[in-house]
Amino acid sequence: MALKSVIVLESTNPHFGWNDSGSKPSGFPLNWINGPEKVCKSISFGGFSGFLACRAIRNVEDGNSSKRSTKLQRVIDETKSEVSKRLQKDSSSFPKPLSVSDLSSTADDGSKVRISFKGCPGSYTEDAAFKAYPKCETVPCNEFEDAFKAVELWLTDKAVLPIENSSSGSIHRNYDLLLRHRLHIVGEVQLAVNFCLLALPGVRSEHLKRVISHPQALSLSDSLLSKLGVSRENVDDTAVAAQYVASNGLRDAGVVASARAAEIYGLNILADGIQDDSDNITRFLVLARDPIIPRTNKQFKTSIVFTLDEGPGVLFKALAVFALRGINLTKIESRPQRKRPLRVVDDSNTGSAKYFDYLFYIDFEASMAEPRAQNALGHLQEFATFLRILGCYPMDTTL
Ligand SMILES: O=C(O)C(=O)C[C@]1(C(=O)O)C=C[C@@H](O)C=C1
Repeated sequence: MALKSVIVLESTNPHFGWNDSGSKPSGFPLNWINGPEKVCKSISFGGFSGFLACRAIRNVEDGNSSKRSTKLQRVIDETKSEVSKRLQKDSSSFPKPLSVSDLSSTADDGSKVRISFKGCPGSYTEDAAFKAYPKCETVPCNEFEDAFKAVELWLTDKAVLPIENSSSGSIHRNYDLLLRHRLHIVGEVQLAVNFCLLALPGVRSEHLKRVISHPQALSLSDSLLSKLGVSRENVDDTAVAAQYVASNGLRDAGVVASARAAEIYGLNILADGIQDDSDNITRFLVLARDPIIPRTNKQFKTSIVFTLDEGPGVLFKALAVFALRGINLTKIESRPQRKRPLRVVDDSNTGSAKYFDYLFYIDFEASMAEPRAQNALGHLQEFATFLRILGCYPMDTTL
């Protein structure tokens, strides 16, 4: 009779029907739980069932098993005692165990960190990287996707990317990339974005026929650009525009970019703070290959993505899991499921109805080290058709 291994998955949440005997895991996601025969790590961030803990791997025998179990148990006990004796003897030659502080190889100022970002030196995204890690080494990339890949291929340690702006809203492409890649959100940066009008030395604003920049920077500086009566030309990022005007000696073209870009590319600042909304804030995410350990000693945020079945009130029910536990939501975003855009629902009276199928992204103000957050996700997991934790990270409370 063959031995079968069964992985028993149980929720860390006692309220939702799973067996909760024995030691309940405390600090998701770093639970290491002793099962009868093995120690197994909890399924962590990035896994579909983020908050499920692998409680035990049991041996299941077909048919009459009690004699065999006793014998098996004796062999296990003898082996354990043998291993334990050997461990005690050899322990002096072991390397020092790793501690949490050993795992963070980066200094506080980020002097050892390499950060990939989309754009050129002098862009606002690079500003965000410097805000998070003042002495980091930045690695410019052509596309957002390249910044993700650089981390995945160990060319850089982290990536920084813009995710939303207070005036123009979400950067949808980056929500889609978060799902397509397996990086973890380990931080956020809120940056007050101050747009400047730049030009070559000696050029005055009345000489300008066109202004070049990132489309968002052009549209958020609409009042001044309309007053100047210039045409607008889009490029991929604000610093690329500054580099282009400087390197081609364009005297009829201005640029909307940062004061740092002016300094790097030798341009003059013709006007400062030209954004229509004086409070123009962009929120950036910091991504890494590994998640960070959620804590409760400072304010943490958690980002998730999930899908739901069709039906009245399903989103209401999903949001209620947070409301019921007093957890504040800071962001909700929905994106179409690109690979499965339409859901066909059979309706006998009217034929087959077709609905768009959505992914829901939510940020909430709680750490995964808090039971209320674990319980909320345990509850959501009961009816979500897909759930992934994108990251749990300290909130940026400075501006
Ligand atoms: O163009 C830049 O400088 C960027 O860093 C990109 C970006 C963006 O993509 O949203 C970042 C922040 C600013 O609000 C405008 C543009």
